[in-house]
Amino acid sequence: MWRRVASLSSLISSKRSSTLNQAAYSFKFFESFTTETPTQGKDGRFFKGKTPFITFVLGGPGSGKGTQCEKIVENFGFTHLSAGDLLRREIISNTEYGAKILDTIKEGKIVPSEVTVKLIRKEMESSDNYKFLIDGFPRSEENRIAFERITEADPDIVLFFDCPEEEMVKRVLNRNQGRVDDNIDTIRKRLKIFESLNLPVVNYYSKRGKLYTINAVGTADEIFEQVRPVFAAHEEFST
Ligand SMILES: Nc1ncnc2c1ncn2[C@@H]1O[C@H](COP(=O)(O)OP(=O)(O)OP(=O)(O)O)[C@@H](O)[C@H]1O
Ligand SMILES: Nc1ccn([C@@H]2O[C@H](COP(=O)(O)O)[C@@H](O)[C@H]2O)c(=O)n1
Ligand SMILES: [Mg+2]
Repeated sequence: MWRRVASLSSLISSKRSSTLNQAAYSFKFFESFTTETPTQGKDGRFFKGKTPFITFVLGGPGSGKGTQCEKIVENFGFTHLSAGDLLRREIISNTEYGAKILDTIKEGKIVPSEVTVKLIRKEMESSDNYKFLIDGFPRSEENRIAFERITEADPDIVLFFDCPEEEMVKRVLNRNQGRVDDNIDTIRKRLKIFESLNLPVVNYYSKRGKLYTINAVGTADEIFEQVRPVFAAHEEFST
C-alpha cells in the first residue's frame, strides 16, 4: 500500500533511528574523503556581481522537480543545479570519490553534505547568473546546516512538490533514463529517506514562512501554472 505524504509533522517523530543510521554511515563514508576546510567568501558572499537569489526545490523521488525546473529556467532565466546530477557527473568523471557516490546512490542514501555543498558552491561560483534553482537539496538537516555554514547563504524561496507515493513510484519506474536508482528496491529506500530526513527540512522552511507547496498531481503544464505565480511576483525575473 502506498500513501500520500500529507501530514509532515506526524512523520517527523519516527525519523530518529534513520537519522542516526545515516549519520554513522556518513561518518564512515567521509573518512575516505580528503577533509579540506571550506573557504568562505568575503562577507559570506562567494558570488560575482549581484546578491544571489536562491530557490531550493524539494519533493520526493519522481515528484517532478527536474521537469518543473526546466520550465522555470525557460520562463524566468534561472540556472538549474540538480544536486543528483552533480553527483552523477562525479561518478562519470571517475573522480576519487565517484565509486563511493555510486554506492550511496544505489542504496538511496545521502552523500555526505560537505561533498554535495562543495559541488553546488563550485557551480554557483563559476556562474554569471545570480538566480539559482538548487534541485534535490537540502535532502537532510545535515545538508541544510552544511550549506548555511559553507556558503553563509539562505534560500529566498523553497518549493515543495507534494506528490502521492504511488504516483512518484509510477513516474520513476517509467522514467527510462538508465538511472541506477530507478528500480523498485531503491525507490522504496529513497522514499523512506525522504520521509525521515527530507520532510524535517520541508517543515523547517514552512515554519520560517519560506515554503511554497505545489500540488504535484496533474500534467506538467498544469503544475507549472501553480509555480509560475511564485516567480511572476518578482518582476525582475520576467525574461
Ligand atoms: N506532471 C507529470 N505527470 C506525469 N509524468 C511526469 C510529470 N512530471 C514529470 N513526469 C515524468 O516523471 C519522471 C520523473 O520526473 P522528474 O525527473 O522531473 O522528477 P524528479 O523529482 O526530478 O525525480 P528525482 O528526484 O528522482 O530526480 C520523468 O520521466 C518525467 O518525465
Ligand atoms: N542533496 C542530495 C541529492 C541527491 N543525493 C543522492 O543522489 C540521488 C539522486 O538524487 P535525485 O535528486 O537526482 O533524485 C539521491 O537518492 C541520493 O542518493 C544526495 O545524496 N544528496
Ligand atoms: Mg531530478
